[in-house]
Amino acid sequence: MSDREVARHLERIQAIIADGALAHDVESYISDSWRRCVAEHRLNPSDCREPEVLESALLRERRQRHERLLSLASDEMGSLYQQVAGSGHVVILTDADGCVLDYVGDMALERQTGSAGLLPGALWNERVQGTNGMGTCLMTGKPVTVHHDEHFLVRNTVLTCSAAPIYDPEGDLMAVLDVSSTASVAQQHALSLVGMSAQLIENRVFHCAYRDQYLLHFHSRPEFLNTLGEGVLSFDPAGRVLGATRSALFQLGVDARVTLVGQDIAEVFDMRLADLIDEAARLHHGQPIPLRGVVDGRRFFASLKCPARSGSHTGHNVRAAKIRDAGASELDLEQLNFGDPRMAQAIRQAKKLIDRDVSLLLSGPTGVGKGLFAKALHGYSDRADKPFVTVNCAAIPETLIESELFGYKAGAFTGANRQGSRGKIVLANGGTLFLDEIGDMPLPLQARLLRVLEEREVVPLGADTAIRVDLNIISATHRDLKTLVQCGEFREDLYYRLRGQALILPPLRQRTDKRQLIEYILKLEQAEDRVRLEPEAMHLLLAYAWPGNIRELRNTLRTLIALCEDERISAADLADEFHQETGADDPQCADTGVSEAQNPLASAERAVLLRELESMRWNVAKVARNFRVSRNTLYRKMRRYGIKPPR
Ligand SMILES: Nc1ncnc2c1ncn2[C@@H]1O[C@H](COP(=O)(O)OP(=O)(O)OP(=O)(O)O)[C@@H](O)[C@H]1O
Repeated sequence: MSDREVARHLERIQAIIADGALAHDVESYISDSWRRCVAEHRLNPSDCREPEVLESALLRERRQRHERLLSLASDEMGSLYQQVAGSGHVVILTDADGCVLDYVGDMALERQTGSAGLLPGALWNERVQGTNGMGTCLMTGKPVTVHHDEHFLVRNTVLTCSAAPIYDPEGDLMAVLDVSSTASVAQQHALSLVGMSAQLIENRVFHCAYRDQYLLHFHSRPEFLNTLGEGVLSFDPAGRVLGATRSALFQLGVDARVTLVGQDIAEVFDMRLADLIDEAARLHHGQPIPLRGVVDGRRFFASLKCPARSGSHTGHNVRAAKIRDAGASELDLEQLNFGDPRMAQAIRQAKKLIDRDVSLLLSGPTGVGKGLFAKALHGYSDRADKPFVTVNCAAIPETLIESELFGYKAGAFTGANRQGSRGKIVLANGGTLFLDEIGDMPLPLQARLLRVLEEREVVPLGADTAIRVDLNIISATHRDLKTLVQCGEFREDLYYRLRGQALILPPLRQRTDKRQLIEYILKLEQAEDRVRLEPEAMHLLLAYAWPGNIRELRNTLRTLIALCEDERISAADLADEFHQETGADDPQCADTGVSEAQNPLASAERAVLLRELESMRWNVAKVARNFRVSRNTLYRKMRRYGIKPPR
């Protein structure tokens, strides 16, 4: 800001604070916040002190405290970032004090925003940073957007922030999800996207908190079960309500959680718990249970999820009552197929082999749903009520993979946890170990993994006795493992050990059930089933090459829904790449991401990446560390931009 602009900024704030009549110039949450900044926080708009940042030990301690939230939010943050990426944004998660716990950054923007204080450990509550997206969202408990000169402190006016609250299962504000960018970048739909992502994270936290309890998913219309709009109630084996999601309160027309918590489920719906359980077992899998609200007799449709341990207690088959999680994170195997013959074959084979001690290798390009498939397969298997443990071989730094997988004994090395660690293989004992991005497993560890698979025992680091394990192994890769074997980058013996049977998931552009999938995901991404695709828009979506597959499809539809103003998505609403010759059937075109190359921001990112990779002599792990992204993400970007290491 120039001196003149600064002076004008100060004058405007003073005028609006002094004269309530002028306050219509800005939203009331902005003028209220400015008042707090002056009267309560005693801040000066031109204060240019460095932002407060916690020391690394304190930040580590906070991150540990919020470990579960961080792991539940990480996918959603990545996904949100992909939707706003390319236009210079960072996605940030803060705790209830406004401390930045995690962020996914736009490489080109990182330096600029870093200087604005958008760093892990930085405090963004209003007391320290004045009016800003995260701090003002924490104060109001509501989603807010704060545009550049709506920030109180001059030094923050370079930013535009959209932030939404995340509430814990007790209804207390636990975190804020925020998208920030430099002010010149338009962010019209960011608030809707942030709001939806925050809601998804909140739902995940709820499910995680009550995973050992009964969960009743319900909506007044059956097709909205398993979408963001469904309500979820958790209750104990006596039928007493323990918790309710925000959508549940909305669906039931209840203002506060306390009204519901402690009530018997039969006081909320016209059915006792025992009858609900019988009904879930009696109905055909996937068929919703019809219910009525006790207070107003409104009709609802529901599905019941029983705690894993309840199988013997209630005497009914838990698998029959298993339902899908909102956001498709726990789809049933059959729900992954909408008629495509290759998907149908993969599902058929997987079902036959999963309980036969055959290792399955899922292959297919990024975003086709390998992770979802593995999880659904575990849910189908005899081990469904045992752990499903994912190891992302590309996302764990090489130095940590060994302890992460095999665990370590107490005091095995300096810096190790005092109690030792069990390692993911032991954690998966009895259940399924999912080795994602197995093609990125470092060679020395491949030998150790092979030994575990052959001998079915693990020796944790620093220990001398082995622990016996019994598990199903599913691995996945987007890389051609056979070629890696030929280049000496992957052990042949491990390849054959993991590939008991290879299951190939087709790229989206080749699926024959694309239309059904698009329609399904359009519903999945809406709280209300209002938004429709016009035929021409559907035609363009069907013709597009989808280099990012279902992940890209979900992100695209989510963005279109958020932007949609009249409940119809027309061809004109689609971005330029959908109107170009897509070469949908030309795999070459899809794999190199031709449309990316025409986007100036994408080509700038490509150039930055290439320069960094060259200067680091193509050490992908190092470059990923420098950019604070996972190797997985970096590989994805390289593939998207057609960047290949020199031979
Ligand atoms: N059938 C489906 N219905 C709804 N969403 C789906 C479906 N299949 C995949 N998705 C969504 O697409 C995204 C990508 O899925 P997933 O992570 O399983 O793909 P992947 O092939 O493992 O990708 P990568 O190789 O990049 O890890 C996720 O958000 C997932 O929820």
